Amino acid sequence: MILTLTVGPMSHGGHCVARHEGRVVFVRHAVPGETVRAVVTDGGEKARFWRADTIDVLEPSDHRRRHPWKQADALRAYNHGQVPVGGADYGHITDVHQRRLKAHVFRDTLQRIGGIDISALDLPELGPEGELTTRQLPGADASGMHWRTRVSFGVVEGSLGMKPHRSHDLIPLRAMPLAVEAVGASGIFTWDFSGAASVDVVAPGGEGPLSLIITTEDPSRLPKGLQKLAEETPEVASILLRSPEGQDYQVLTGEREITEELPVPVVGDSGDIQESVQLAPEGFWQIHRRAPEQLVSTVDRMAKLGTGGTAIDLYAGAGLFTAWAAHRVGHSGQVLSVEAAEGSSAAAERLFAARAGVEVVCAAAEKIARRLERSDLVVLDPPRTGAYRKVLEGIDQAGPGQIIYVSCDPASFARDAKGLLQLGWQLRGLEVLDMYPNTHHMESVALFERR
Ligand SMILES: C[S@@+](CC[C@H](N)C(=O)[O-])C[C@H]1O[C@@H](n2cnc3c(N)ncnc32)[C@H](O)[C@@H]1O
Repeated sequence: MILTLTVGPMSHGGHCVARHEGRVVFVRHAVPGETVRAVVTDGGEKARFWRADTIDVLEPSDHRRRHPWKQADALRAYNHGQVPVGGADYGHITDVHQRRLKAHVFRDTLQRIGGIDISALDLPELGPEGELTTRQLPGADASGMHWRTRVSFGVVEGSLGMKPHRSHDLIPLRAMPLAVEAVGASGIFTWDFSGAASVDVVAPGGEGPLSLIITTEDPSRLPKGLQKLAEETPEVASILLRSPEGQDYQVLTGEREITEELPVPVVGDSGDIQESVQLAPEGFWQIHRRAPEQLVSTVDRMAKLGTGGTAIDLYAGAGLFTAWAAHRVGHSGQVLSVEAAEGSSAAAERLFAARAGVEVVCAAAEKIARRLERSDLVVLDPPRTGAYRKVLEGIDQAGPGQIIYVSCDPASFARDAKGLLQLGWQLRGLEVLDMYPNTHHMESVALFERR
């Protein structure tokens, strides 16, 4: 069914809200205020709301532009009888307006879920009229391309592919322009990955050479020439073969680990300096090429942590914020680094082995939250699901002077911010960062202090 709709505001998740005969319709690939023709992709008489995708624009917004990635461009795709791949659902919007919409979505989500009215707060990061803005990362251009250092692909008839939104059907890709240049330059879009279920591509430091993690039920079904091809391709450093359950079969070529630069070096107790961390390519590392340094400098601006101080880094990964905290507290201070994934925690363990004042614990935050010791600062950077009440209560009991909450999801952040306010905290600082250009995603860094 095709509807003609005048769409309202952008909502969290990348769709504009419209109404058809009283029913809410979430419309993708539109810009607020536009009148579009949209195909219903998810509907039904009894459904509370429908989903639709824009196939044609009758009255365009001034903020619409030609999508810079052809295969993700809904208008071009539907015009050719195809569907767009997911992953760049804001690409049809000018970059300045993308950031404006993200600020609106963040503000509205915080109000709706968290009951927090940002404009009523005195936050140093707000504009002159109390408005929230989304900060562009340095080095970004208006096209918003070439920032992803990590990309996951499906495999369709041997080619790398991606799925359309809410679909299981893979579309073979000719390129993935959100990925850093090293991914396209490697030539992997012309490689034969028959026998693989998926391929994860990692470009350490945003430069490469690449690490490929190939997931397969049966390594013997992969093309025989893959190892030779990789060894003859200087842009590819390593290939790791894994089972769908995440077990290693073998390193087909290259090293098992990659190296990522740390924004702040780790100085061991005897003065040795480590400027990078060694981690497994499938372990967590921030996906925007400038994210590590930008997140650390944002946290650094907000925190009051000083020499001899104490800090806790929850959801610590391989130790990005732990390294920063260790630098701030110096050798007379203490930092606790908590991470649930064994591989990432082992990477942090190695990184801080020569720092007696840094303790690395491999545990779920909720399991140890009640046992956290008193500290000056808690940094938490949970996955998209957020931190939940138990962890917030544990942090509260540890009695820090400041909490810095790094989040990639406004909805779970809003829920947790509400929880912290109920525990007696107040929001004292807030930055929204455009860490995922051309997508509806955003990152936020928030500072809480005791009321
Ligand atoms: C968004 S990442 C942040 C990692 C790190 N702060 C960084 O910037 O590199 C979230 C991390 O939380 C870890 N994690 C997920 N659930 C967890 C839990 N319940 N307890 C502790 N860590 C968890 C993940 O393995 C991942 O490393």
